[in-house]
Amino acid sequence: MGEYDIQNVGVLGAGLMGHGIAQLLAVGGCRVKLFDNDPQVLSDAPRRMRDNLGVFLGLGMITREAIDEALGRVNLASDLAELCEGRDLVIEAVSENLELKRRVFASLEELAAPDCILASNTSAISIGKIAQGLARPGRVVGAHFWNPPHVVPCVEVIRGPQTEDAVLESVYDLLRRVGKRPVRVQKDVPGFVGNRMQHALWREAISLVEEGIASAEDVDEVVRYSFGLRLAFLGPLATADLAGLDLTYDVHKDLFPHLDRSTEPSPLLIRKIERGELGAKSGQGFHSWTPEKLKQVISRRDEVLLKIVREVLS
Ligand SMILES: NC(=O)c1ccc[n+]([C@@H]2O[C@H](COP(=O)([O-])OP(=O)(O)OC[C@H]3O[C@@H](n4cnc5c(N)ncnc54)[C@H](O)[C@@H]3O)[C@@H](O)[C@H]2O)c1
Repeated sequence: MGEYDIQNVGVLGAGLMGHGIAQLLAVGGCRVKLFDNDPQVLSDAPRRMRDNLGVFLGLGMITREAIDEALGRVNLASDLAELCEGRDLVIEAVSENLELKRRVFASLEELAAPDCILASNTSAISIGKIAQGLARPGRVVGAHFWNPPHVVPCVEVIRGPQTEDAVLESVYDLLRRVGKRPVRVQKDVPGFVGNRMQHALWREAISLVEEGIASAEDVDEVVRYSFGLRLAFLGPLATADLAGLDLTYDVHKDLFPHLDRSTEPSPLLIRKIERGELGAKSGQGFHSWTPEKLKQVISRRDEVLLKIVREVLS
């Protein structure tokens, strides 16, 4: 068990991740303060949270009263000092830039109470680098939520080189208490656990398209309608156990020499970027997108994910 009793949380950054993190903590019973240095983003956050919670309401996963109570536990701070006041934990969710995060953590160290835990939601920056130069790097920990954070249960709690045990365990305990499925990542490695596996899959998927083995549509279909369905219930290692480790060994022996092992981004990806094909935001990536299609896919994604989450966590 962690030694810190975390009830009052600050969330720094109210963008895509920050507003969702604030929301899930408030629903879980924490008193939350939220701050963003973009006043428009900050003032829009309560509406975004209410919209998100409307999907939960539609699926019978929360009541109207619980939504009002949860949103009543969220306060918008007018600056960083106000955000830090009286907090047991501050979760940083500002833009992904090391210099920015270092500056922000230096300010948090000055403004937050000495025993306030400081967590970063970074996707890829080393926790050790973020904590470098701080007087007490032991209170810095990674808390990598997945998008959308109020829907996806997993949070990777990452031990930086100097993270104290009680800090890691207290954040882990808090996340369990608010209904998340945290895991401990014991080494501060690039990509932590989830993104290492996810991008190993993306590298192979892009390579299959580049080699003309299957179209982008068909590669995505294979994942969605075969092993992707199973992954929400059985992880890859449990699946290997069911298949038999001897069979797994035989497959790896024959297959590994043929898999993409490149250490650079794919030339196909680079060509697409050079052509301005940046994905949904530019209308073309591996698939074609319109603003309507994007909106529909995101709203359907969240609804389907929530139904899966409800089933898997029941
Ligand atoms: N988007 C994802 O899928 C995802 C998933 C997991 C983790 N993350 C990580 O979460 C963090 C935030 O990502 P996001 O997608 O929410 O980005 P975002 O751009 O939507 O939000 C970042 C917010 O930080 C604010 N900000 C920047 N500097 C600030 C400062 N000094 N003080 C206060 N606010 C400041 C910006 O105004 C912006 O609203 C990043 O580190 C990112 O890598 C993102």
